[in-house]
This record gives sequence, C-alpha cells and structure tokens, in this order.
Amino acid sequence: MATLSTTKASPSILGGVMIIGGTIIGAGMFSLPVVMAGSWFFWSLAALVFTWFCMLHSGLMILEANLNYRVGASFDTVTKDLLGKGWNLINGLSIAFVLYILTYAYISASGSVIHHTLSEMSIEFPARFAGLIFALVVAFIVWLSTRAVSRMTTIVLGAKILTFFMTFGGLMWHVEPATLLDSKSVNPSYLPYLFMTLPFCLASFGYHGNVPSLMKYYGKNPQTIKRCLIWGTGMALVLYVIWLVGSMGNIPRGDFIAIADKGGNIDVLVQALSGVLNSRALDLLLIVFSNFAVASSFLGVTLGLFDYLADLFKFDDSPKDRLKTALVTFIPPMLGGVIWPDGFIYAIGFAGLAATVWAAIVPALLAKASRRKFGSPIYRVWGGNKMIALIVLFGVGNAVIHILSSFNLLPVYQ
Ligand SMILES: N[C@@H](Cc1ccccc1)C(=O)O
Repeated sequence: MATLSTTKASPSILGGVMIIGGTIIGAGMFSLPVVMAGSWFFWSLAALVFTWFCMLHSGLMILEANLNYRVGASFDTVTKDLLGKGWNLINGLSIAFVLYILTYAYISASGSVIHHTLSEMSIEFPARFAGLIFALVVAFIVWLSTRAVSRMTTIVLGAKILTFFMTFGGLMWHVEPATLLDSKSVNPSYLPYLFMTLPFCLASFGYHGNVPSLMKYYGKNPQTIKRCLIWGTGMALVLYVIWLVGSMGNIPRGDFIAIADKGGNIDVLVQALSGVLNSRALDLLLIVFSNFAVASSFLGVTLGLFDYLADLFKFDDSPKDRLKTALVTFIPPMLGGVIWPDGFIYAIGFAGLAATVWAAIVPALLAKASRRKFGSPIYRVWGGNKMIALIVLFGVGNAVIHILSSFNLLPVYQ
C-alpha cells in the first residue's frame, strides 16, 4: 500500500475525451454527406475509417515528440527545435490559415442555420447578416475571457450531444434500406468519386492543436493521453457513421446533386432532411442540433485563433489589447462572410488542404526527428518507419487530391 501515497491522482480521462471529441465534431460533419454523395455509403465509410486511423496516429506522433519537452511546450517550440525555422514557419502559416478559414466557414454556416431557423418561424432574415450578428456575439464572448468561452462551450457541447442523440435516435427509425443502399440506381459507379472526399474527412477529423494542451492537463502521462485520443477520435468516428446512415438513409443519392448545386450549406441539407421526415418534432430537433453543433466548434476554434494571434502580435490580456486581438481575429472572416455567404463547402475543403500540413505531414516528420534526436524513450508510436511513411503519404496524397480537384481534374458527381 505504500506505493499509493507516491502516485499522484491524475484527472479522469473523461475531460480529455470531451476536449478532443468536442473539437473534432463540428461543422465539418455537415459537409460530409454532400461531398460523399458520389462515392455513397460503403466507399465513404472506408474513407472515414482510413482517415480516422491516420489522424489518430498523427496525433499520437505529436504526443511522442511533445513528451521529449517540458510540460507546457507548444507545437511551435517542438517544431522549431526538431525541424528548424523553415518548417516552423510553414507549420505556423498553415495553422493560422486553417483557423481563419474555419472561422469563415462557421460564419457562413451559422448564417445559413439561423436563416433557416428563422424562416421556419416565418421570419425572413438574410443569411449574410445572421452570420454577422452571430459572429459578433461569439467575438464578444471570446473578448470577455477564456473562462467565458469554456463555460459557454461546456453548455453548448452538452446541448449538442443531447440533441445529437435525440435527433439521430429519431432519424434512425426513418432510414430506408433501399435509399441507403442506393438500390434503385442502374449500373452506378462510386469508386471514381472516392478520392475527392478525403480532404473533407481530414478536416472533419482535425483536433491536433489540442494535443499539447492535453499534456498540460495530464502531465507526462502517455498512456492516459493515448486513451483520450483513442476514445475522442473513436467517438467522432461512431458519430460520423451514424450521421452518414441517418442522412444517406433518408435523402436519395440523386437529390444530393441539387443540394450541392445550392452551395451545399447546412440549411439546404437540413431542409432536404426535414422534407423527407414529415415529423415536426424531429425537424425542430435537427434545427436545434445544427445550431449547437456550429456554435461549439465556432467557440473552440476562434479561441484557438485568438490566442494564436495575441501571441503573434504580442497583444496582452488587458481589455484594450484583447479588443485589438478580437478585431484581427474576426474582421477578416466577417468580411468574407458578408461578401461570400455561401462558401461553406469550399472553406472546409481548403481547411483540409492546409490542415494536412500540421495534422499529418509535420507530425510524422516530428516523430521521425524526435526518434533520431532523443530516441523517444517515454513513448513511441507503433509501426516504426512504415507508419511514418504511411502518414506522410496520407498527408501528401490529400494535398495532391485537393489541388487536382480545385483544377477540376477529378470526377465530380453531378
Ligand atoms: N474538426 C473540426 C475542424 C477542425 C480542423 C482542424 C483543427 C481543428 C478543428 C470540424 O469538423 O469542424
């Protein structure tokens, strides 16, 4: 029993699982059914599982490298030390780009969600301004304090999980096997459309900025943090699969062409779902859920961007400086939202393109370099060089796919 007094109690893994799960499950999931309509259910399922596997392991690689540094050392410190200034610059730029473009995506998404919610109540309100007002509210909360954000996030995340299960519990009852299996199509082809889904899967599984925060929270405790990553990403995977079944089991494959044509934003998707559901209660739940889903990632991601920019511009924590930081955080994406309110799907695709740098390629290089420099004595991801090569290939492959599809060189389901 003597050993008991020497072991320090570490916080339970639930908190870490929620941090990871809460960051991962966000607006990205609303892009999935729309971009996966071409490859439909089974191939999309394969893309999801493959992306989950790679993104889990790249997160573990960040952990492996991070463990060789003091608790509190950030992504920035580790990258600069292991890979040098050049890589660190590329890494930092890609992080800033992802956070900015996601903030824009959330403004566009929240505008669309609020527009849809109000029009259900027979109030006409332009999506552009709804997004702008929502962003101002979020900006105000972020400007107040980190504590305000964390309190709001807890409430919103709780509501998101609750309404998720209520909505999808209901949606599951409506699933039509013939719709889900696309059995009415004659000679369908799915495989050619598989590749373009990958950058969207990647964006939807992004959480990697949070790995150093977990080390701050749990200390150098690789087994606990590893369990948080496995459960957090696993929870997201299960939710995404349920979401695919719920949406593809209700909206026929052909109907997605019109949804994508209208910009593929959340209101169009939710409207299509409620059109087939014929249930007022479910319809309402779906609307409430989509509001919360967007709000929780919006808070989390903009807090990340806010802290990042404050550090970059050396703004301090006084109300005046926090206002400056809030301005640089929110003005550019807000302008984007007012000028192009419907760029949601594009934005998620570009988030995938940039996130591949810091969520796949750089983590693999970090693990490689930390093995060379320190031998990674505390913890090492399994699979040796083969795993590192797989993650680099996954990352580079995603970038190539996104660039090809931006130039219309990949088949599009239309
Ligand atoms: N996974 C988040 C987006 C994200 C990407 C990368 C890092 C953090 C968050 C979403 O689906 O909305």
